[in-house]
Amino acid sequence: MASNYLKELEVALLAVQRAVRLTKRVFHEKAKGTVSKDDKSPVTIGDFGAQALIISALKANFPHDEIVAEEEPAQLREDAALRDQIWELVRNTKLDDAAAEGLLGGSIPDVDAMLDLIDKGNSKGGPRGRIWTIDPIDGTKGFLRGGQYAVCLALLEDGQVKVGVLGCPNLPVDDSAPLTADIGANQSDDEGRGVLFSAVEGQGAMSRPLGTGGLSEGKTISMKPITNMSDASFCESVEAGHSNQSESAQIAQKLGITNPSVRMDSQAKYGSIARGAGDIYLRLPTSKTYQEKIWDHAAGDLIVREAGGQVTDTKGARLDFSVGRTLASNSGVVAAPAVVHGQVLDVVQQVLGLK
Ligand SMILES: Nc1ncnc2c1ncn2[C@@H]1O[C@H](COP(=O)(O)OS(=O)(=O)O)[C@@H](OP(=O)(O)O)[C@H]1O
Ligand SMILES: [Mg+2]
Ligand SMILES: [Mg+2]
Ligand SMILES: [Mg+2]
Repeated sequence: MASNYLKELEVALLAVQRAVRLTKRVFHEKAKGTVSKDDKSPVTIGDFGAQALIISALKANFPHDEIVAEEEPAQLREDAALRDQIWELVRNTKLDDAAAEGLLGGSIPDVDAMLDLIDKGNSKGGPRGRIWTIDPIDGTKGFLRGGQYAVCLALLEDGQVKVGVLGCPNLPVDDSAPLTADIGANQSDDEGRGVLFSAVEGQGAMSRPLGTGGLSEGKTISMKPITNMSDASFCESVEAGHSNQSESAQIAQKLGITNPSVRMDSQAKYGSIARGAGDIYLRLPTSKTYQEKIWDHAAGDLIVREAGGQVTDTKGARLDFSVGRTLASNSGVVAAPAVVHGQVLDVVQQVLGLK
């Protein structure tokens, strides 16, 4: 019998809520314990700590499920100082609500157990069974810049996204607040900021205030109907190396869009268009070799589709989460309200020379 994923959703929301408590502590620190990975991208004590806490909650509730998570503990096994900083954060981060905290399982016993948990995110992924995918901090560069970032968790079953949760600490709580990349002049003031987006396949998409212990009531969200393409705006990556910005400018022009693109880091882009604060998310490949990672897209893909959107790659194919840790069979992302997706894709393909 088909499950309605109630328990999965609750655990995922609480696990993300708790992980965000940890990342916010690091966000407000000057020194974020940043190290460079083999691919030269940054990772911080916040990424590692959030991954440990989320995997701990998943293993306590769903011990047989597999996990594909972004970070690996190798660097920490060689760096005692970094490892101890993370452990300090992990053992001191709890939800305010004891019942909610209890649902996430007991405390992690020691620093070695924490490293082992981080390592449990090493599944190869694939087309069968239940696989959770975690991006403990998506938009790490934005996190370091003081911008948008997201804590991302999704459940795949036989390659299909069933549950998706995005914790976006720096987006406004208000679904109708105008879309800006800026998080406000006073970055130490969290007033009015922090939202949890979620979706379950076939059950719609929701948003609720992020909070710090237990879940408040969610509200159904939906994409903004575009009646006139010239009023629409694009939501894009900040990093020019992550999405081709000159091609997107040509696409905007062909569609008659004159509003400047809103550039923000992370899957906050998917959440923002899902609640109608933005309209269209484009991610145009900058290299033939880079493969998008499943943890960068799974939760956002479901949240946008459940809010009335369509998400494909630039070839028009649905994102395929069943081929491993990457979206090896896809190229880029085009996410838009379902009624105009075809029109947007058509122009994307003209500009990219795909038709
Ligand atoms: N070359 C290239 N092309 C496309 N995407 C890349 C590339 N390199 C990295 N990444 C991934 O981009 C993730 C962040 O994406 P964003 O859309 O948030 O980009 S931005 O940096 O904030 O502008 C980022 O996720 P995190 O590492 O979780 O921050 C990376 O997985
Ligand atoms: Mg990411
Ligand atoms: Mg990340
Ligand atoms: Mg990263």
